[in-house]
Amino acid sequence: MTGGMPEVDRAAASRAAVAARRARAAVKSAVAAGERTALDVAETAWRDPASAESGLRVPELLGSLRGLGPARVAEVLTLLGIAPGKRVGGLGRHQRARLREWLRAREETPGRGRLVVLAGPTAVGKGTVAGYIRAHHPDVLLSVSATTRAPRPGEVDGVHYYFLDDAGFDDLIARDELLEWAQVHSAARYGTPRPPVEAALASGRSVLLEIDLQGARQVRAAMPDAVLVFLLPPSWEELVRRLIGRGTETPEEQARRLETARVELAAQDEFDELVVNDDVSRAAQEVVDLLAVPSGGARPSGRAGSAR
Ligand SMILES: Nc1ncnc2c1ncn2[C@@H]1O[C@H](COP(=O)(O)OP(=O)(O)OP(=O)(O)O)[C@@H](O)[C@H]1O
Ligand SMILES: Nc1nc2c(ncn2[C@@H]2O[C@H](COP(=O)(O)O)[C@@H](O)[C@H]2O)c(=O)[nH]1
Repeated sequence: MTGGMPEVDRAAASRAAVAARRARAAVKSAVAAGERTALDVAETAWRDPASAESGLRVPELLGSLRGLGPARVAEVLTLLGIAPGKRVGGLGRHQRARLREWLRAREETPGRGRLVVLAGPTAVGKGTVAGYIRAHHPDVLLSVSATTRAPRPGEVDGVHYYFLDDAGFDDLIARDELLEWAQVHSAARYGTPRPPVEAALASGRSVLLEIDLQGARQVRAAMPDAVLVFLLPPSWEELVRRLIGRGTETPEEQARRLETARVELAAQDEFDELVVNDDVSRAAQEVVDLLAVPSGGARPSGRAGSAR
């Protein structure tokens, strides 16, 4: 006997702890697989304090939801006034009410499309992945941005971008018609026209924005339900190869873009999902999975295939 507890009791306690851990993992998997809603798990926890649901920590429950990466989970906890170590069953009355309301609001947005932001360093393949989605998933609206940069050979006004002069872009800002906008790579201005995005979401159509880090941050602030995806290159060397291989920028512009790329890569933890673009169709499929409107707010899979 050690520490005052008989050996046989210690063994039983250890077996019980393992069983409880497994039961909690099963609950998380069921939420992640869309077999149970997080709200159902929370209600079970509050009905039965001895249940596995009750022993689940709140960040574990939230982290099982689609599109909620660690950064987003931390934000939601702050919003709800819940400490990260809290178990679902250990929440006070007001915390339960706030979590219930938040989960309900997330689950009850009937018919609303999902907004996904695709960001990542220059030449990682955002445009290529977005183009693949446009070609294979016409149900998704790929937002067409406005920009003050000049068209590249082959780029079509209204398809790849709305190409505007400075006065035209200023006018969009003055009329509050941009959901977000930024000056990118210290060069041109780019922005997302708001009306098509709002109309599509209201009609139940999911929307993909392919924008830079500054724009992604603005969308997060304006539309907290948006899922932020960061596209990663297989390596830095491959990123440089892709940028040079594309051959659309001067060496000076390439250097400027690579400077921005370092800043953007350092911000990847702000994103809900990381996707590695080593294969265009696979990376596109991961993004498409995130665009699917969930039934009951649960994510169909975990981070399988993503970089986390
Ligand atoms: N998975 C991939 N494997 C190999 N090459 C790729 C892959 N994805 C994209 N590329 C190539 O990388 C280059 C850059 O891609 P793309 O223009 O789509 O990048 P981007 O992220 O949109 O860049 P920017 O932010 O500078 O506009 C292109 O030449 C494209 O064909
Ligand atoms: N903030 C925004 N960034 C945007 C938007 N549309 C595109 N972009 C980003 O700009 C750079 C450069 O694009 P390129 O076509 O000149 O290579 C790239 O990171 C895009 O994602 C937008 O509407 N808002």
